[in-house]
Amino acid sequence: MSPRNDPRQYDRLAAEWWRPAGAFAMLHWLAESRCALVPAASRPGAVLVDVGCGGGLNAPWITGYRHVGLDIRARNAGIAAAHGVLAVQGDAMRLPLPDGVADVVIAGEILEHVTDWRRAVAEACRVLRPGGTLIVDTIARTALATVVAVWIAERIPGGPPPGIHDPALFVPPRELREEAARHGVDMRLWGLRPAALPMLRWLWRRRGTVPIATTRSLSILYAGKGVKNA
Ligand SMILES: C[S@@+](CC[C@H](N)C(=O)[O-])C[C@H]1O[C@@H](n2cnc3c(N)ncnc32)[C@H](O)[C@@H]1O
Repeated sequence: MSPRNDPRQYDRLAAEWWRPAGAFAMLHWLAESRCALVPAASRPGAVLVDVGCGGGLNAPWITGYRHVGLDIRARNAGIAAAHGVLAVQGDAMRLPLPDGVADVVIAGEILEHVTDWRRAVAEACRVLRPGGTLIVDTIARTALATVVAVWIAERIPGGPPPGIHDPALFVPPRELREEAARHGVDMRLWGLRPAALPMLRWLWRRRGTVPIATTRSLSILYAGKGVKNA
């Protein structure tokens, strides 16, 4: 395991998950924008698998699905469970789920934290049913992303905890698209960025929420969505 990106760090950050202006503030903003990509559930009992669910920040935005969460840290799974997610401890690279069980798989800000993102993508695609939807957001493997997500963001007081990211684990967008396609999911990718003025206001006042805007650049933060071939 890399000395950066040690998932045990999350245990001492447990109280941060649900603090809107805490270390995971941006994850709150991203949760709202990613969950807007979730299609309406097409059947009663439809299953949404939330890989690397953390403290369950997607939960308020998910309706109509059985929201199943997995996280490598039992403590995170426990926090997610307390917020209504059917959460268990589990590894994104070896999902303890049968093939084709999920109508939707979300992998939000997790691929850049696993030691083998290709395996995590393969697993996400394996548990997705044909016609099911994969939704991903992650950090690009570029020098610019290292500057922004590590050198700058991790130094902002109240920002992501120092050492939480390892740039060597960041995910090249084109390779992500190719890997998903190999497993039957054709993805469309787009860039994400916090809206500039609300972000400046937030840095000043530490209150409210910052909308996540889209951009054509895939050089820092990006998202993707695709449907698994029947
Ligand atoms: C940046 S947080 C994102 C949490 C959540 N997806 C969100 O957006 O709020 C990354 C999460 O991935 C989890 N994680 C790291 N490695 C993992 C692995 N191999 N399998 C499952 N979860 C993992 C961490 O414990 C942490 O909760």
